[in-house]
Amino acid sequence: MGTAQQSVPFLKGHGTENDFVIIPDFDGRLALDAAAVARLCDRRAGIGGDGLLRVVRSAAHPEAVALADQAEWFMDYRNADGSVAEMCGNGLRVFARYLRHAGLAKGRELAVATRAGLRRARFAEDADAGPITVAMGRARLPGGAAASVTVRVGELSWPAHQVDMGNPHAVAFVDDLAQAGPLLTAPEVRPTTAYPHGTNVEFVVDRGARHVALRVHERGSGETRSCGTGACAVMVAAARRDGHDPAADGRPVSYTVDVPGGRLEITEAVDGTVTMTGPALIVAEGVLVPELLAAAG
Ligand SMILES: N[C@@H](CCC[C@H](N)C(=O)O)C(=O)O
Repeated sequence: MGTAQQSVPFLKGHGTENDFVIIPDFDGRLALDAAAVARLCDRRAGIGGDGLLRVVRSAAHPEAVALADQAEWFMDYRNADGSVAEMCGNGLRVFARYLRHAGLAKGRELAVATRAGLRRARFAEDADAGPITVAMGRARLPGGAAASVTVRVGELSWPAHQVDMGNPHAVAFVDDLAQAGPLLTAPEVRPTTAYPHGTNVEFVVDRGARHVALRVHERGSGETRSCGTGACAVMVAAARRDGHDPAADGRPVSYTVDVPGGRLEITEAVDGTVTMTGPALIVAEGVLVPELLAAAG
């Protein structure tokens, strides 16, 4: 262990067990390349996480400076392999919890800049520990409401729905979540042209009326215990399958979405906005040794 030349604080948090390394870097000074992120997210040699949330002032980040007058903070999200993703729903709740924990979010409402645009978080009455509701924007269905792609795992394949929640998803309704197997590698999705930048894949079963459960294989992170954008994509795909379309029906629709790490409540409003409510916890705080950030050698 080397001598700390630079003290870099970190926190660890999760939302329905989708876990994140949180790096406060308010002025965007850290050189956080893909290799450094992968080292930090490594569960044996690093802190461990499904992804990383860098907390940067919007004004200090070129990808967020245009939103600086609407949101003080930019959620710079990275997957565990170091790749950049547009959006992270569980991460957004954890990001909001961090800002509250750090005394940087005072009211009940908070705007956050993300690569997918401006997003809003709302704290419960118990703002320090209660569930957090995040407005996730509108779902886009690039292939229409019908299944437009195919997901394959081994010998099994399913028709799947393309849903964009700022980031890409392929949603397959299956008979049994075990059919997806151990999910140690990414499911095959065809045609590959449907997802030029890769995709997250959700496997979904019904649990009851407007109640589903999922497993997810995340682009850049592997199978995780939860995916917020994935749960929202699943909710919209299930709603359309079940004949609900709030814009056409003139009333919102809500689903309960169970994930391996917990439960999320998701609503699609008449204007198409999808909101997701779920837990977000900070579980640890510490200081990084500089070797984790800088490559050895
Ligand atoms: N776990 C996240 C999604 C993170 C990004 C995803 N792996 C991607 O590459 O698009 C969530 O809670 O939404």
